Amino acid sequence: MSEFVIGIDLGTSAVKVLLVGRDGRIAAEASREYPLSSPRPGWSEQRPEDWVEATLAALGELSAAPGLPQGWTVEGMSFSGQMHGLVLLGDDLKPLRPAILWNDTRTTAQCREIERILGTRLHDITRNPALEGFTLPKLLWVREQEPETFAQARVFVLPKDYVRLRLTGELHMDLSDAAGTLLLDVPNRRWSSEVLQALDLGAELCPPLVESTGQTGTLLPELAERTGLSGQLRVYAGGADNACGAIGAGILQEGEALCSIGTSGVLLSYEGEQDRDYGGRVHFFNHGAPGAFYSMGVTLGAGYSMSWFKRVMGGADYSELLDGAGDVPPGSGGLLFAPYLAGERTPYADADIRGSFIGLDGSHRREHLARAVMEGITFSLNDTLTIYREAGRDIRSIVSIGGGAKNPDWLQIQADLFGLPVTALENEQGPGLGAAMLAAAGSGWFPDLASCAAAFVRRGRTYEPRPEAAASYRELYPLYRQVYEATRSLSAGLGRFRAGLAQG
Ligand SMILES: Nc1ncnc2c1ncn2[C@@H]1O[C@H](COP(=O)(O)OP(=O)(O)O)[C@@H](O)[C@H]1O
Ligand SMILES: O=C(CO)[C@@H](O)[C@H](O)COP(=O)(O)O
Repeated sequence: MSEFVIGIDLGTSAVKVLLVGRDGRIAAEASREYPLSSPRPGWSEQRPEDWVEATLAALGELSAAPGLPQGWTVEGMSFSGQMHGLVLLGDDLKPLRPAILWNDTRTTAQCREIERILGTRLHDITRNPALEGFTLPKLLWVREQEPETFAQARVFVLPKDYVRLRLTGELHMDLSDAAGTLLLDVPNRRWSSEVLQALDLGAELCPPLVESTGQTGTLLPELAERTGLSGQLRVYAGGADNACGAIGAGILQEGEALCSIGTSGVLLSYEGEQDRDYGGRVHFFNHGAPGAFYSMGVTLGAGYSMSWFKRVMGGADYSELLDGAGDVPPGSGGLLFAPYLAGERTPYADADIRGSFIGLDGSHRREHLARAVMEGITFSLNDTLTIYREAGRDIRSIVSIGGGAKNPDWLQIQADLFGLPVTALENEQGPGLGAAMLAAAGSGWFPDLASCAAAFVRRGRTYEPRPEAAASYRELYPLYRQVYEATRSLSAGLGRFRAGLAQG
């Protein structure tokens, strides 16, 4: 009998589902895209119903995949989800408005209000600063700007929790995702009554908390029939996409770090101790591995900048777009790119800063620009590595996943620029594999996630830093660091001219 688990990765642009065997091999996969709407500059919304329909369609395709063995069964299913998005539900547990996503930056005023009211207690309790992307400021925005909607709100959930609710009929949120709401007492792993009371929010707005490997019901019979999956299919809570990315890359002990380039980019470090303090300069969240934590810095426009570059260059595929960029020496012929196309989070927490190419020369060709985009995104991730180094954190190697790991030249740039060995995964599946691992551990296939990782995660080639290139990047990085301050007031001055832009 062939047994599988399913990992569902509810991303920003698409949902991807994986059918994974006991040996960690992918037997089938399917995905469905959904739209993102930006009714005003800086706003970013999606329809929760689109996630549900896309997930069901992808699951239907998965179960009908050709070549699956006779008598195959699914032991469990779990989720990875884009973080922070506010899904506000009424009494009937239906969404009251479109979800406000992680990359929506409308809530600067609410962040300042949270800081004013909570002061240093915010960091003491939640271990994080008030940032536009997090969920709490979005809740306050709806209360202020759409009071009739807020008055009908019974509870809020995060994107993957809503899909799970619709698949099982059960309401839950896992700790790793709850950590990104700014309402969780992160070290003590419970909703913070102090934060809720200070902001005059009712505790009933927060759903019941569970571990990422906790069972959260079974697939509803009518959906089992619709998707071709068995009824009684056990569903496990799942985790935040970055926690699942870490699990899927085997980042499960001290000293291990991850570079993940999706729409956003993340540099993440496993944290075994709850007390490690970076003074709020990086995020500090609960891991999907019970009792553990991770810290990370976020580049808002990582893969997003690369997709933008591909679009403006006429939509060639990535291999064509980046062809020849590996032959351009570090520094891209005197060209710097700052990837602040959607504002920035780490290290600047600035929703208004915008991107730039600095140093354009008449001799630059497409491959110089392409390399500068890869370098600029990597410089921004290096800002987080610099915070770790300044805090005395000893990071010795990095596992790289996501779009940035699909291109060997980009992997070499990462190794040279970080000055560390960078390892790619064989047949990398991103956070979806982490979600499948949560289902595998939840189902009892393995005693813990580390033993599951030993069976599922296959590390591939390691790129070593080349001394000469690394020396060039050490010289270039202080120049990149100047770009933010040098373009800040320019970005602010240009702000009102962006107001009428149709959003990409
Ligand atoms: N072959 C490639 N080379 C370079 N960048 C790529 C490649 N493929 C995808 N990308 C970039 O990586 C990102 C892919 O991220 P993905 O993990 O699919 O996104 P998300 O989960 O955020 O929706 C895209 O934004 C794209 O710009
Ligand atoms: O906001 C964050 C993390 O704090 C993002 O990482 C989101 O969780 C969405 O990620 P991707 O769509 O880039 O995977």
